[in-house]
Amino acid sequence: MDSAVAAIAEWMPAQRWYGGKGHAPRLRRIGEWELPSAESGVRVWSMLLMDDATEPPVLYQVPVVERAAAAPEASAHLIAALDDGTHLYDGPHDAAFTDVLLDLIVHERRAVAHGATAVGHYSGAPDAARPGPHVPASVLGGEQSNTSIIYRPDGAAPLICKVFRQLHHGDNPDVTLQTALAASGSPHVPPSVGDVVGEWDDVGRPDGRARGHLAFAQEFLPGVEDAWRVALLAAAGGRDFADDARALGVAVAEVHRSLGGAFPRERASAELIAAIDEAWQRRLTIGVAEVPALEPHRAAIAEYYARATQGAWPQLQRIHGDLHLGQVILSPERGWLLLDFEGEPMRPMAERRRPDLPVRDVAGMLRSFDYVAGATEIVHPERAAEARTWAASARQAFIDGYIAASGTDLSKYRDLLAAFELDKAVYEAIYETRNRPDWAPIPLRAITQLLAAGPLQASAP
Ligand SMILES: Nc1ncnc2c1ncn2[C@@H]1O[C@H](COP(=O)(O)OP(=O)(O)O)[C@@H](O)[C@H]1O
Ligand SMILES: O=P(O)(O)O[C@H]1O[C@H](CO)[C@@H](O[C@H]2O[C@H](CO)[C@@H](O)[C@H](O)[C@H]2O)[C@H](O)[C@H]1O
Repeated sequence: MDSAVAAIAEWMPAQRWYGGKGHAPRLRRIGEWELPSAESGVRVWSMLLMDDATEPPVLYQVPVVERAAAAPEASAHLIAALDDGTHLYDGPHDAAFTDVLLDLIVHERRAVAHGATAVGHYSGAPDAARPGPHVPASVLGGEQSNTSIIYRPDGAAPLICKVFRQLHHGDNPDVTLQTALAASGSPHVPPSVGDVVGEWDDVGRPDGRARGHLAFAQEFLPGVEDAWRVALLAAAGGRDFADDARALGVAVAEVHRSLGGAFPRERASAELIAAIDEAWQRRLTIGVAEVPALEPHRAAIAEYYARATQGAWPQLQRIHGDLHLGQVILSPERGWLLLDFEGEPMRPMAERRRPDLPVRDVAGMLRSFDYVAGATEIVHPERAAEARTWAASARQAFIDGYIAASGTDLSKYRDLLAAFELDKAVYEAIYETRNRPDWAPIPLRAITQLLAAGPLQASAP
């Protein structure tokens, strides 16, 4: 292993986007792409590193700025000082990287390839003024699976560029779905600006090369908090959320309609139903192995899945795939916008790209209202009853808004909705056990309640 890769392997486990928590990374260099920097003594490149410590192995993108001498002002983002005197910095925090990344996208440039390629595409309005060569940039704070850079060009709307950390062969739905929605005129996603597509060696592919998205840029709406935080404050302060939840139900229905028009729909064939059932079962098996408290519920959950496979199924189509309050924002001027169409990070990418059932998104949001109640209760146990009432009202209003705008009779699909709510809660139980064990009781209690409500009442819309 060369010294840069060894240094990155030591630095990586502390990064939020590193998915192999509990493992020491075992990194293999797959390739890198380089962008010419105007600064002397500076190299800007993005490394593609395979982590073989997890099963399956995961391919990470790690942009770095290599400087011949230390840059004291950037010391907080130093990855390592190497024996040969060069210093490696975390690219998204360094203007040498952020400037050339934006330039790559807005001027549709091609990076210098060292085993991996990168090509920029511009999808913004053709007549829009493109940002200049130096734009103030900063990394979006908070806990994220990817790294997002906010650009604030002088006199123009700010932009956000998400650098994907885990790479996959094939289109990333975050890019394709949002770009298609924006192009169709949907008011429920921020306008797209562009993306970066890469290519790298992959022995598992027929032609030995994989292709996928490396980054995605869109307009950034400043000063708007994600709805998870807004909803938590509303629940804690006893502020009713029903009107906002109803409008959110309408927005989700409209996004489903736009996606249904922009991408092919599919009939729910026996094969597709079997594939979804298999994904439910697979997740349940992982859940029982990782979360012992799920074992007593295994058989009852499996019964719900069996019942759902036999009931009514609507057509399949593209959906958001990981809808929860942390993925939506309410802009005072533009209403509800949906973000982050990448799908559930723990689900294989090939599955996330397939047509799916819109009720998966409905179930995700319903679970999120319950999460607000659960999280409120953890912090303010004395407000438990109010928080539950708050969540029940938000839930009903969201369903009402969704039904009104979609025309879908959700009661026809209540077994399916119940199965997706259970499946999401199982996912959350795994996610929380891995990342925030104190929160595991939130989905575990929901599972008990969904099962206790009985098959037909579990999700009564
Ligand atoms: N276009 C945008 N405008 C305003 N805020 C945004 C925008 N895109 C993302 N955000 C904020 O960044 C957070 C993380 O973005 P997200 O796309 O969910 O990233 P990740 O894939 O890393 O989870 C969102 O919850 C939202 O608060
Ligand atoms: O990183 P992502 O945004 O793709 O989503 C993952 O992390 C989420 C937690 O940040 C997790 O969502 C769960 O917690 C949310 C509040 O923090 C809550 O609104 C969601 O309903 C709940 O599922 C999500 O499941 C996971 O994929």
